[in-house]
Amino acid sequence: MPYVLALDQGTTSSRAIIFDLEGRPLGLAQQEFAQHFPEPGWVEHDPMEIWHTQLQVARKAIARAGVEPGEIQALGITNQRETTLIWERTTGKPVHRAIVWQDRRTARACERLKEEGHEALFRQKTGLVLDPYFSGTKVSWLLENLPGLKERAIKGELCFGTVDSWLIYNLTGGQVHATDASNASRTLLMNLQTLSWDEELLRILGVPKALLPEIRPSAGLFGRTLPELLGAAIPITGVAGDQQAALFGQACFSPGMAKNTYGTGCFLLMNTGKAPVASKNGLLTTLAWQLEGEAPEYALEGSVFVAGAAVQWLRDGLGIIQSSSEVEALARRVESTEGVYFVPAFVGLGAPYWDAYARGTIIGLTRGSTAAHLARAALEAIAYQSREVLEAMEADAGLQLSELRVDGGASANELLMQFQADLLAAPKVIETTVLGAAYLAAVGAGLLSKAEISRRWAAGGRFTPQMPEAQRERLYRGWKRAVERARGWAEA
Ligand SMILES: Nc1ncnc2c1ncn2[C@@H]1O[C@H](COP(=O)(O)OP(=O)(O)O)[C@@H](O)[C@H]1O
Ligand SMILES: O=P(O)(O)OC[C@H](O)CO
Repeated sequence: MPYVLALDQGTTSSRAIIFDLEGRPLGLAQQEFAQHFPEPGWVEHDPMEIWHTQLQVARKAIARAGVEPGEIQALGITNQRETTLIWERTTGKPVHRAIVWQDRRTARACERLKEEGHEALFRQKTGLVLDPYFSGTKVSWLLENLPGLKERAIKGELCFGTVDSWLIYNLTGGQVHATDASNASRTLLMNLQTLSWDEELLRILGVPKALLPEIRPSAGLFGRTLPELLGAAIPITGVAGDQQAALFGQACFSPGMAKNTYGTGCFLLMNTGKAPVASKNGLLTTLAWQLEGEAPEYALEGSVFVAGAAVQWLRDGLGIIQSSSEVEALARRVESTEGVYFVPAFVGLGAPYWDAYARGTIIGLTRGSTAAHLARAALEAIAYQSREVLEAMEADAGLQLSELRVDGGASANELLMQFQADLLAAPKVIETTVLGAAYLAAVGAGLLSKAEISRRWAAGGRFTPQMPEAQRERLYRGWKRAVERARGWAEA
């Protein structure tokens, strides 16, 4: 019986799951790791902790599934995207902590690039906007701020990678320095049409080509794991950014199909088919996946930086809950937020605003406000932000979504899912699990086809709207006013 091992390296935890070819999970392990906030607006991870937690959970998942490592015929990797690492090519030693996608340290650098008139060029070539979110300016920051790094990069002594590359490098014992096109499409360095590194953009950002990984299709052989790591030389056959992998796992294979993933952030992606569609409403154009021997497929994306992370902040920053799942019971203690809005712009606002200087705002507090109102406002904020990006997407695509497939850690929250269905009015919200990395790896190993994956897709739950329209629109107008108060705050 062939099995697939999926590694899901997320912003807050490393996960590993063994699946059978029916998409059934047989063994799972997950481990949270440390978030470092060295300065306001900066977010870092320890690369070695990423690697060690990922390796440990992989071993645990194999043991829990009770399968022989030799029976695992494909390994898929999916990962938090944009997070930027540089390490020594020969020793594998990281030169710095990973700069996480949420990190804002390059806000000024992005502004300078805009002032120099580069914005339209980056938008046209990469489908992205000039925001600190993406890897490109993070790479430049490392090269400019660590002594001697640029010279070493030019000489080819160093490797840049997003988390997928870092894991591939370590899993193959330093043999392979590669990334997939979906991850590369998030760097500001890849041309979305040619799927290759763009010399002009590299020159503007001062990034030497010798630093960059090879770009490969998302499904296909990347290399084999060192046998001593997982007990067998397992072929790595699927690699994609976590949001693209979720789109794949949700079997959104036709243009117009969309999913929203509620994790640390919220990421709404819609398949737009074989040609990239430019957004007029503040969304990103991104590569969905490239399967070996097939034309690449593209997506429109609305990226919301803080979703479940707001719940984490209630837990770790305020201490009003002990675990993320407790937020639902706390929020249910009140019927509404009674006018309290919480705009969790801790790291600025992503789509559709792209405001690196917005900051978290809680507004509408009265003497009657309690932790329960705040908990409810945090959950509602996740749904409001998702509505904003959905509206932008429908405007760009010129269609109305008939349903939205959802997944991610916070989609387990029924209060949130019901409020989301209420707020979106028409679309029904359906829940299922992410299998994308496993499915990509299975496709890459020739074990499954897209048609077989579509047949396996099943809804885990369904939420239909219940809120009266007048109430829905009144609440949403309040949210828009709250966002205006949060915008531009840190600029001064
Ligand atoms: N029941 C819940 N209600 C709301 N948020 C939750 C719940 N369970 C988990 N979360 C949030 O979801 C996020 C974890 O989801 P996950 O998909 O694992 O994210 P990531 O891949 O970004 O690490 C955390 O930010 C956590 O606070
Ligand atoms: O870690 P997640 O699941 O919140 O995903 C992070 C995204 O990939 C960032 O772009």
